[in-house]
Amino acid sequence: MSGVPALEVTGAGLRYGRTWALRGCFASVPQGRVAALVGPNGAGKSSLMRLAVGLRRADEGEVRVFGQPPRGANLPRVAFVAQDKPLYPELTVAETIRAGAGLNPRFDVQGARRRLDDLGVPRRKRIRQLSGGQRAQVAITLAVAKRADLVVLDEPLANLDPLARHEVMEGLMSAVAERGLTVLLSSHVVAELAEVCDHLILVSRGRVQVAGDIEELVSAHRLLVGPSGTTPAGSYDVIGRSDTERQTTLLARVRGPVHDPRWTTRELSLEDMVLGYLRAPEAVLAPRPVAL
Ligand SMILES: Nc1ncnc2c1ncn2[C@@H]1O[C@H](COP(=O)(O)OP(=O)(O)OP(=O)(O)O)[C@@H](O)[C@H]1O
Repeated sequence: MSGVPALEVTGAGLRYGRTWALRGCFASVPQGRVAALVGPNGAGKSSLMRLAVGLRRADEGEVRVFGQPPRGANLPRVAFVAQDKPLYPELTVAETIRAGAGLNPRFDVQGARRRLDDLGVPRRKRIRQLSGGQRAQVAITLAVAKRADLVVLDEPLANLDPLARHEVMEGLMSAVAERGLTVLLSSHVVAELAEVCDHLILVSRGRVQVAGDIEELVSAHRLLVGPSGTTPAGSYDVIGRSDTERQTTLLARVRGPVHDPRWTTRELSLEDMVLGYLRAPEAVLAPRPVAL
């Protein structure tokens, strides 16, 4: 079954009342990947997560998790950590773990305790006494201990300082390595995602604008810099451009070599690529169904 994507979104749309929050979205996340879900405020990231975890059903198209709709018997395979990391503030960490175990017979109590001990989260403390980073670690630990195969995290790094962000990501990566999880996490901190994520879903204005393997996506793009008023020879699509009096910079998806002695070609970072697409909302690079 490993060929079945952990998450497959096929032409999916979601509306609140009469207003569509998502329309015609396509994306596919293979199993074992750590996928970054990025996009501006209000783009539709949380809505896409709600579809993935079965909190909402698609109003058009289809969403499948490990080949099945995210409901019924398939639902225990998915864990969701909402943006506000809902935990009971008056419970201690130890009581929180026991409560998790009471709610879910598959809950890995020993694993959860070990994980929090390794992360230095004191089990005797009440949730309200923990730092934001420690609370995030507890919430993620509960999700992992559910023995879910797909863990969906809505902005796990929000409100955390850089060190706490790093520790949360490290904790998450150790869980991925131990359990072979697939992770879908939304974030606004694109530069930090490049270290840990290998898959990208960029949502913008209610649709998936870019989706795919990060390495493949980044290596397919270049910054081309040359004299203004000229165009380099070669095979590429221009995603965005910026001009000064003397030079033009193109963000391009290259399809072959770009040969022009007056132009230099630079590799770009994930953040450069994401920003380039966000500035060019009409440029779409996401999987689409093969025409029947
Ligand atoms: N419960 C709701 N009822 C009505 N409209 C909603 C609801 N939830 C979200 N929306 C709308 O749907 C659109 C997408 O919102 P969503 O929360 O999915 O975006 P987001 O990308 O997660 O944003 P952010 O980065 O700010 O969290 C927005 O226009 C938002 O106002």
